[in-house]
Amino acid sequence: MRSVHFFDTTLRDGEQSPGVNLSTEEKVAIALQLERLGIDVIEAGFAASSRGDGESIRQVARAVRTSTVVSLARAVEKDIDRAYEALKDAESPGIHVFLATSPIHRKYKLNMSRDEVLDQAEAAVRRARKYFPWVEFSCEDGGRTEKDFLCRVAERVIEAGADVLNIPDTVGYLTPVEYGEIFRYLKQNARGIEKVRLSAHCHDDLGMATSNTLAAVETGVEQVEGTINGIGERAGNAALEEVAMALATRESFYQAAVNLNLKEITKTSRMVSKMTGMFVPGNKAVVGANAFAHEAGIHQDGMLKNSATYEIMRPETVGLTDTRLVLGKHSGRHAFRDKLVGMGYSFTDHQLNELFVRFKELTDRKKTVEDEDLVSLVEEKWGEPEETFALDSIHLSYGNRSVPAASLRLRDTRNGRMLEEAACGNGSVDAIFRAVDRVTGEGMELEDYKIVSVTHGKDALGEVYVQLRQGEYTAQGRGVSTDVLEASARAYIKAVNRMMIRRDGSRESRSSEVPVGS
Ligand SMILES: CC(=O)SCCNC(=O)CCNC(=O)[C@H](O)C(C)(C)COP(=O)(O)OP(=O)(O)OC[C@H]1O[C@@H](n2cnc3c(N)ncnc32)[C@H](O)[C@@H]1OP(=O)(O)O
Ligand SMILES: CC(C)C(=O)C(=O)O
Ligand SMILES: [Mg+2]
Repeated sequence: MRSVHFFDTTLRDGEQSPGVNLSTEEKVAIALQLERLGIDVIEAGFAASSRGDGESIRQVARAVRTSTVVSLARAVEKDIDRAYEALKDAESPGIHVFLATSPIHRKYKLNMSRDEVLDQAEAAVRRARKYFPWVEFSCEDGGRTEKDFLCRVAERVIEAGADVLNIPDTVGYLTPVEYGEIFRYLKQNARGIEKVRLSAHCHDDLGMATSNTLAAVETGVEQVEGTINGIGERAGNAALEEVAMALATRESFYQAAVNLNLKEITKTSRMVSKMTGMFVPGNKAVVGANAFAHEAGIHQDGMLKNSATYEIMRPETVGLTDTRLVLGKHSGRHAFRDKLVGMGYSFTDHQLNELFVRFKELTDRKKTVEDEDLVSLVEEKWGEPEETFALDSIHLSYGNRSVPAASLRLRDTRNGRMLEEAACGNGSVDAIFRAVDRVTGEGMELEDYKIVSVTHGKDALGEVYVQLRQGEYTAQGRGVSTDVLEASARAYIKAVNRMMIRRDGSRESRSSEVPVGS
């Protein structure tokens, strides 16, 4: 089976996204990750664009070992020379020379005749050939170029020594059928076309970049260009992770092998998102947070019975650990039971039905249901476990030049005695937690701590969630107050009370119908 080569331009076309400006260190880090992903050609920048970009290309080329590193260059001597300066010490250097060929660009942008374009393209490739072992030529706005003229350009640059001929749909205008047709036409009508590797470069202005790229592969094109997460000029480029997963998932249809380390996809996407500040929408194919999440009850039921019912790719393939069954408004009993059992609860069918009714009521008020909501749901249904310790009062001392201290008074409900203790900490919350540990005599390990604002405004209610561990036991607690420090104390004390019940069992007769907690 033939292989498809991957040309990544995240560091050049991707960086053309408005607002994105990558430092040399960031470019090197992304390039090394692209190399781990198995990208064949990394376009590291446009050397003539600035001294800084030239330096970034030089550093990327020094760091990268296996991928070919290229610079973009206009079809002018100065740009080609600058690219050579940046890449002359590279392990595997290349150059990507471009010149627009469409009538609109020739007339309004370049002010050049067809013959002038042909001559300049040929001269540029000849010069590039002298310096570089790998030369790609792109017919900018090739998608809107007369097909017969594209053939003439192709013949001239092939004659001059180009290794790769790229036909970009620069403005994302074409449909998949039209784009595929260009490559078929070239293959039938351009002399010497079999000597070059053909390449597809698509933009997403009409949301067709991935489809157009795949249409090109169907015609036999051997190289695809694009960016991670589809970032790039205007609406962006073809998203390489989408192209790769489409080819891999539908290999028998495309009859083309993808030699990428697909497991690196998620990591690469997250790194690019973080470094460019371009967030990936939740519903983005392959790398969106919801790409492998299932919310609807009927889907979740199918997934639990056999994941092939609703999953065409396994999350592990792209480096994710698991599929997510998200509990929400549309979930059903199968997923609900599966989740609670996973959290260590067990119950009868009757209990499950009762809980499920309360769960559905909750989902009418809350978009997604977190683990702590489920803990509350189960424990509220069968009554909050009796408190061993109840908060009576809290006093805090804080100054930006002093160590924060907390003093607490708790009531021990077993004998009604008031217990008082104080502690210092690394911050007020830490001081509070230490003081609680002293009063209760319990040693707890804080596993998770979250503050969420429940309402808005200066007097917003703050909700604190803590998860504690004591040996093999875990317990969660929630506290709500207009003061997050008081909410923290309440959450922690609640978790301590629950932990004691989980560990020691109930003080009084806990009913046998109470589900067994984790
Ligand atoms: C489709 C694409 O993505 S193409 C890549 C686009 N990327 C970029 O433009 C980012 C980097 N660009 C830059 O830093 C700057 O544009 C530079 C340094 C390259 C050039 O800056 P300037 O010299 O000030 O020119 P400016 O960008 O304003 O205009 C472009 C000039 O190049 C010419 N030009 C455009 N494309 C090409 C080409 N492929 N080959 C030769 N000349 C070209 C234009 O006709 C124009 O020439 P003119 O000054 O004679 O009218
Ligand atoms: C430089 C070229 C290949 C380009 O990015 C485009 O035409 O979209
Ligand atoms: Mg482009």
